[in-house]
Amino acid sequence: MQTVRTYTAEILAELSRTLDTLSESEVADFIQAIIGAGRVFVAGAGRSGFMMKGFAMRLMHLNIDAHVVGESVTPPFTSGDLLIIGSGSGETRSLVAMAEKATKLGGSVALITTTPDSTIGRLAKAVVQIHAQPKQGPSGGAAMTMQPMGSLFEQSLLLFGDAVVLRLMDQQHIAAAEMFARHANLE
Ligand SMILES: O=C([C@H](O)CO)[C@H](O)[C@H](O)COP(=O)(O)O
Repeated sequence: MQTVRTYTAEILAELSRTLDTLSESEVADFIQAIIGAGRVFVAGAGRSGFMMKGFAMRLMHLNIDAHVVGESVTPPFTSGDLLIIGSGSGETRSLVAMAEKATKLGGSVALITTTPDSTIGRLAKAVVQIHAQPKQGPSGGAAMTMQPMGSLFEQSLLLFGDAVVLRLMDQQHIAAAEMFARHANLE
């Protein structure tokens, strides 16, 4: 049995290996989709959903009109809006239905996933592949992990989102202090 410290070191090595394989052109298309959108809606199920909520908060801090699908105060999705889905499998049923509806409404879909060749991947106009194991089981290469299920994907999703936020801060000359001024003050 390893110690928690050696496990965390192995997790960090896995994350570094996985995120090192991100495609710059996929990321550029993803960022362009955000910048060009009317409003941005984010969605994900389970642990993937937790990571997407964190990303939505930072988009709001960046002054992007961002919403989390399913909240009681979420406005309707309309033409010109962007739905960003974080889904390792790209096959989670509720998210497939959401992606189909967003497309029907005249908006577009961006997907962050381990599985670009999935139902949501085929609907999406921007797909960022994260080379991590799908939640059902092992795969090879940079996707190799000692962690259970979709953990490597879900951690990568959080770090990917934070890296995109840094890129947007650079591109749009937004300082952390400006973002903090938009943070909730009734906590
Ligand atoms: O919560 C999850 C599970 O713990 C897998 O590690 C998944 O994020 C959830 O089941 C959603 O799955 P995907 O849409 O395939 O990311």
